[in-house]
Amino acid sequence: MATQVGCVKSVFHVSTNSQIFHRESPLLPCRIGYTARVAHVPLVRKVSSNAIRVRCCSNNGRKSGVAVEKVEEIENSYTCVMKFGGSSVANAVRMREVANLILSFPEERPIIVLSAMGKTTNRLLLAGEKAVSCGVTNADSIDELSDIKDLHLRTVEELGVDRDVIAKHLEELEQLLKGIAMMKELTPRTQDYLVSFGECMSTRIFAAYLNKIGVKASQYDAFEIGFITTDDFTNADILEATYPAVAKRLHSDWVSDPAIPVITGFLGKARKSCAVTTLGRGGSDLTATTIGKALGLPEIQVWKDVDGVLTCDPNLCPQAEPVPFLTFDEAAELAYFGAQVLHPQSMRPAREGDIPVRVKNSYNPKAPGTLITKTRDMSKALLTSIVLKRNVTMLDIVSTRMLGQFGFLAKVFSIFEDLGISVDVVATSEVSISLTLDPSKLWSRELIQQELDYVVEELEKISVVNLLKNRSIISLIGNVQMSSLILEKAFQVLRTLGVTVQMISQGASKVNISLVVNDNEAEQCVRALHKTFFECEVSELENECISKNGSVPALS
Ligand SMILES: Nc1ncnc2c1ncn2[C@@H]1O[C@H](COP(=O)(O)OP(=O)(O)O)[C@@H](O)[C@H]1O
Ligand SMILES: N[C@@H](CC(=O)OP(=O)(O)O)C(=O)O
Repeated sequence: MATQVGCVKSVFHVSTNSQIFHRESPLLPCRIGYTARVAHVPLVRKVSSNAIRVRCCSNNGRKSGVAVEKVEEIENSYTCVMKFGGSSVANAVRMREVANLILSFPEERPIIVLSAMGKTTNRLLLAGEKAVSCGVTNADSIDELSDIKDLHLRTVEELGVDRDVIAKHLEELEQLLKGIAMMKELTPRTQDYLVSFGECMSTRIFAAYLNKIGVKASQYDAFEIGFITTDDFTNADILEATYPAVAKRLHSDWVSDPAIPVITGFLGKARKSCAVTTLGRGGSDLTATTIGKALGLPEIQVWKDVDGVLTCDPNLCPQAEPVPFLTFDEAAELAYFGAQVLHPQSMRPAREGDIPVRVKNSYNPKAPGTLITKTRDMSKALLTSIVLKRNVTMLDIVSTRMLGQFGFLAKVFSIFEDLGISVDVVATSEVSISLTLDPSKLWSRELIQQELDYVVEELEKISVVNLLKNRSIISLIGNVQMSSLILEKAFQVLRTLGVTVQMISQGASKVNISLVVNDNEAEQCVRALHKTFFECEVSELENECISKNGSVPALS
């Protein structure tokens, strides 16, 4: 029998002969306190008292529907995820303020994700590097280890929680540094284990403090509750199995014993080796959005030390202003092209789950922050933000015409694929390609030259290669429908500065125009561009152009 289900976004019809494939667990905690048991086990997205949204396929591959067997009320579940970064929980005072902030939203039942306190991750990395060469007897007196111990012990003392919550971790950390000193090496796997101490300790302290002030909280290590990743230490990817596992664990714990979960950001468990992994620097944002998607929460909040996503890095342009609204695509592009404020992969789960992300300032909670959603009104938008990625390597590759044009492109990109190197910006002509390499892949200093030499050697078999170091990518994130106006204004600025643009790319991304310039000119360019786009009045002509949404004014 065909069943019609009223959905949040659309209506699905199920016919008797459509086969629905199993996508995820049949039982998932849902948006506002309901559980759906679904007859054909599709992916349940969100449920309200009278509506359900599901994703499923019929056997001919087209979207079909689902028969809902039963929708039953369950006990309260969570309402949002709140992630606090290192700057938000840098010391005891900050932890107290964050606790008060959480309590100032009594209507919320949040899941809390925390980063390591302050600069702890950097200190752990430095301590590990020093341990490699300092000798076993000196490992316990590495400055960074003392700083970490001081900070964490001072914090537990000032918050009045039992130092036992972190005593074992501090002891183990010292042993680990001695081990690294003994082995005289720090593998990526050990490095991930080493930095995990930061998040493991901050969450233990904070959960203990919440309990002390009478707010029931439970600490969780992400690698123990289902965050399954690839084995790519220092930059692991979250695997699909994470979503149902995390949802199931957090949901069932809430049902059996309701408490605010305080979860380590940034960490996971490698699928093959079962070792602790990290998600890349700033990875707690990704932890938060993953939890948001897993539980189908109505909102993901990311609390930082700035009033939201800004029009530029405030360290570069102190006049940078918060951007009130962004799309997932804009935020992802901005993060990918180097804005430190968000982890590059963090928008993916939010986009897939269609869950709004709010970027807020824990130092200034009243500021509205930035709301990131699937779509927004672009009719008045020109430029949203300017992002700078420094120290980029650029390659100019000119075909020696031994291959046809299509063979040439394929061969060039297969070389990068074989070496596992990502390419950021690409511009092509019939016989040449200019591209920039993603510096995050070229992580270890020694490897950079080796890898680059090999790339060049391979490319020189089919082309003439010019390797250009010390370049910067300036990304203009905004309404690419207005690209002519954006480019006109940008090039006026660059011409005034006498800067030559070495590559320009406005590709499939509808939100980003990338310009490549010399490193030593880049900061000056960004400041001047920011001034022109964000600190000057918009001219009448531009206003007219913007309101026409896409028409370009004549050159002045
Ligand atoms: N476009 C931008 N908008 C906001 N902040 C930015 C931007 N570009 C760089 N930043 C920097 O990112 C910082 C916030 O990111 P991060 O340090 O990762 O926060 P947290 O540790 O709180 O998660 C800000 O303090 C700011 O210096
Ligand atoms: N502590 C980790 C993970 C993280 O997300 O930190 P933050 O939220 O402070 O950027 C890092 O420093 O990379």
